[in-house]
Formats: sequence, C-alpha cells, structure tokens
Amino acid sequence: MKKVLIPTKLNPVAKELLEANGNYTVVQDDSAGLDVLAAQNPDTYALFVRSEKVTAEIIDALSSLKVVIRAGAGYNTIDIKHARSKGVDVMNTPGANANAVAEEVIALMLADARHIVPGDASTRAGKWEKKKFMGKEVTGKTIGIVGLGAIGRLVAKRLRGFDVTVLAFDPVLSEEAADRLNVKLVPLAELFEQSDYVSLHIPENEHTRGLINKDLFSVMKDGATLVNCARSGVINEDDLRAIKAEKGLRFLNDVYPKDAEGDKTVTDIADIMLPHLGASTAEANYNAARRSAEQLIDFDSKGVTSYIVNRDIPEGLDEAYADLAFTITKLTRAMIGEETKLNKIETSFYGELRKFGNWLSVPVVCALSEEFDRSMDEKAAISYLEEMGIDYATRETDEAKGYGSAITVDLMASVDGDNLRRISVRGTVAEGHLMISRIGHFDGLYFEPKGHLALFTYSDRPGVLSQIAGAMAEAGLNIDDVRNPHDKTGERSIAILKTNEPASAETMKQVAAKIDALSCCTVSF
Ligand SMILES: NC(=O)c1ccc[n+]([C@@H]2O[C@H](COP(=O)([O-])OP(=O)(O)OC[C@H]3O[C@@H](n4cnc5c(N)ncnc54)[C@H](O)[C@@H]3O)[C@@H](O)[C@H]2O)c1
Ligand SMILES: O=C(O)CC[C@@H](O)C(=O)O
Repeated sequence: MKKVLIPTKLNPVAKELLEANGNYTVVQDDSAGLDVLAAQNPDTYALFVRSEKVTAEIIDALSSLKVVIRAGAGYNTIDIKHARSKGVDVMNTPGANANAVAEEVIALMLADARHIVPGDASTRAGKWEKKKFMGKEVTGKTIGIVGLGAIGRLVAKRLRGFDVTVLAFDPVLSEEAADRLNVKLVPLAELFEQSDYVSLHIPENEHTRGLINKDLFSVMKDGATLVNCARSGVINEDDLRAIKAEKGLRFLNDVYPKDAEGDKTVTDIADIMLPHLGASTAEANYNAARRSAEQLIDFDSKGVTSYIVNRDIPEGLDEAYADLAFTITKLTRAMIGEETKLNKIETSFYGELRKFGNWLSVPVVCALSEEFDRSMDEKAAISYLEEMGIDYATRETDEAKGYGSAITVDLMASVDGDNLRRISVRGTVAEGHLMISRIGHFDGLYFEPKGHLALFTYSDRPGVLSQIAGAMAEAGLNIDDVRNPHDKTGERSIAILKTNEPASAETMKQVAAKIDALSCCTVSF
C-alpha cells in the first residue's frame, strides 16, 4: 500500500477515491502542520498540498516520497528543483480552481466600484453616506488581462456580459486563439496604458518576479484599478506605493509573500485585501481534490505524466522543444501505424538543439510508450528501446540546410517481410508555437499539431479534397483547418484536416476507400 499524506483542508473526495482504489492508505490532517506530519509519516509516497511550503527539508524528511501534487495551480511554494534532484515528480491540477478565481476577481472589481465594504461598515454604524459612496460602473470599460491561461480566459469570458473590451498580454497566445477568445493581444505597456482595470493571472517565477513595476504603473490611467489574485511576487509593491496616491490608483489584492496571520506588506496600499481566498469555494476545493486523486491513480496505473511540472529540462533548452520531439514522434507513430512493430528510430537535431540531442531522446521514447516515465534519463530511454528491439540513432546534421532549431524523427518498420517502411517528419517552433514543416516528401507544410487531425495521402488529381470534406460532413464532423499540398513531383497529395472531434475508424475507412487513399491516419494532441 502506498501512503498519501494530505496535510491540508482538501475535500474528502481525494481520500475517498484513493481508498476506494485499494492501493493507497491516506493520512489527512489539516491541523498538525506539514513539518510535524512529515516527521510522523516518513514512509509517505505521495504528498497532496495547497499553499503549504514544500521545502528541501520536507522533501528530505520523506525518504519514500515519489510524488507531490499541488491541489491548485501555482507551485511557487514547492522546491521543484530539489524535488527533481531527489527523483520526486511534482504535479499541479491546472484549471481546477480557475472559475473560483475568476469570480473572485469580478467580485473584487464590483465591490470596489460600488464601495460595498466601507458602505456596509458605515451603514451598520448608523451613518447615511450616499454622497461619499458615489460609485462607478464596470460595464463598457476596458479590461487588461495579463496571462490568458485558465483563469485569465475565464475572467474574460465571465466579464463579457458587462460589454467590456478585453485586452490581453500573454506571450504564448497566438493571434488566432486571441480572436477566438474575442480579446485583443497588445504589448504589456499598451495594456497598462489603455485599461481601466488590469487583472494579473501569471505564475510567479524567475521571469515574472517584479514584472509589474513602475514602468507600467506610471503609464496607467488616473483612477485605474489593479487586481492581483495571482502571486504577490509579480508586483513591485514599493513601486506601486510610490505612485498610487498621485495617480489615484485602486489596488485589490488576494495574495501575500506568506500565507499566514500577521502584518501584511500591502496593508497601506490595498483598497481591498482578502486572505488568499481565490480558490476557496466548495466547488474548486472539490475539483482540485478529485483531480489530485485521479492524477495520482493515472500516474501509478497508466504512467500518465502530463501534469508533471518539474521535468528535468537541461539548462538552455526551451521546454517547447521537448514537446516538439514528443509531438513529432507521436505524429510519425500514428502515420506508420500504432500497431506496426518498429525496427529503428533515426533522429536529427538541428542548430542549437544538437547539444541536447541525447536528452531529447526521452520525449521521443515517451511518445512511443505511455509506460515510459518522462522523468527518466536518456540512458533509461535507450535501454527501454533496446528491450523493445528498436535501434536508435541520432544522425549528424547538415547545418547548411538552414533549418534553424528543428527536429526530424524517422520511424522505420519492416512490412511484408523485407520491405522497409519509413515515415519521416520534421518540425520546429515558431513564435512559441510547434509547427510541422515536413512529412515525407511533403515540404513547407507549417501546420500546428493541435486538436484532432485526420491525414490522407493519395495520387494527385482534381476533386479529392471536396470528396473528403463531403464525407467528413456526412459523418457530422466540422473541419476547422485544412492543408492540401502535393509533393515535389506533383504526383501525390496530402490532406491534413483539423476536425472538431476525432474522426472514427469507420469514417476514416469510408473516406480512404472513397478517394482510394495511399495511406491515412488520425492523431489527437
Ligand atoms: N488567488 C488564488 O487563490 C489563486 C488560485 C489559482 C491560481 N492562482 C495564481 O494564478 C496563476 C495563474 O493561474 P492559471 O490557472 O490561470 O494558470 P495557467 O498556467 O493556466 O495560466 C498562466 C498563463 O500565464 C501566461 N504567462 C506566463 N508568463 C507570462 C508572462 N511573463 N507574461 C504574460 N503571460 C504569462 C502563460 O502563458 C499562461 O497562459 C497561478 O500560477 C497562481 O499563481 C491564484
Ligand atoms: O489552495 C488555495 O487555497 C490557493 C490556491 C491557489 O493559489 C493556486 O495557485 O491554485
């Protein structure tokens, strides 16, 4: 039995699910304190926390620890590097509490705009201060959202009813995604300049610490409002203190350097302050508890590692390239056939990626087998392939080709005796987005491997694409995007369709028969 320690106020559903699974014993206690409980339970296998600090000392005290799950979004309270050095995977439960925070942001905005907190106190005291509490309306205002992830998107969505204009800053968001979300992407300074309300929804890390500083406060509109339900460290509080009165800024705050009783660093500048209540709704607590238990069970029983936030990325390697290696391999695997026995894998890592080639074999292997743990090292990846009878080679690259930082994965399999089948896919990262640039002889594709894809190759001739589209429509599928080039010889074409739902095996079979396809497959990302 694996011991799970829950030293926090978390909905009992986590304990119930784990115990019902039969492989776990659970110790849940939100009164004793993590350090005491860690000393009492050194055989803990998994630790579920909320805002409790998981320090190097706590990790060291739990010698059997393998997993820490942050039942929430922000994991700046966990020493993830130390955890990695001890082979401990750290996960969070992204999105589980997003709606609770979005509603808190709107509650703060309205409460401040209509003086709800002082108005209540004054009326209770027998006063009648109608003039003093003249308010303003949120309707029709410009809202700037910094960080358009799970929470930022919901803030935008929930505020729609107020007919607001939403500006957003998020380096990872594409223009297309922004259009879909009905927000306008603008540079950070412009967002601060134009917004009546700025709401922060970014993680605290080495890139965001102190990001919101005097340069931005100084361009804010007079009387504008800043809402911080993210983390205290993203704001330079002294810079805000220096300019707040002069510009009449409002500051609504939920987060502090320390989640505890006592003096707060922002008491003098916050117009409303709450004790980190963003995630404190029954619904969010239930969601985060359930997700924590499910993620641990999936991790242990199916090797699902998608929520790990402390994968060991080498210094200097952008994590997006690990995802790229994974994604290209997954696509290549789908094209050669999920059940086809592989003989060989060849990879090429171009440009800056050459020096990370060995390490990038890990996400390649992860894409081929759910059983392989992403936190394992490259030696484990290669021996895993050896055990499966698959050769692995990394080719020397010809940098004269000018691919920049790109990855090619070739998968090879023997089919019909001695015939070798090879599928080769190349991709890169452009403006933060994964891009597939080549599949076999189909070059210059540049499509984003996202959502549900259906791919067909066929002898080039007019009218095939409309046949595919017609058959997809008959199957009730909506096509969101299409690429349909032919290869260098002009003899073969590829149709890559992004559909709203995965195309079923039956639909793929029917379409393939209709167009006399040379190959077809589906893959979802
Ligand atoms: N007050 C609370 O109780 C509470 C509850 C949940 C989360 N949070 C905080 O809110 C943060 C966001 O939560 P989420 O669930 O939306 O996370 P998320 O990961 O879904 O979204 C974070 C977004 O921030 C963007 N981002 C990262 N760095 C950025 C930068 N420098 N500039 C602009 N955008 C940047 C990311 O691209 C991502 O889209 C968490 O990290 C956590 O610290 C607070
Ligand atoms: O668990 C909480 O109460 C706060 C959680 C929140 O800050 C988060 O990052 O998810």
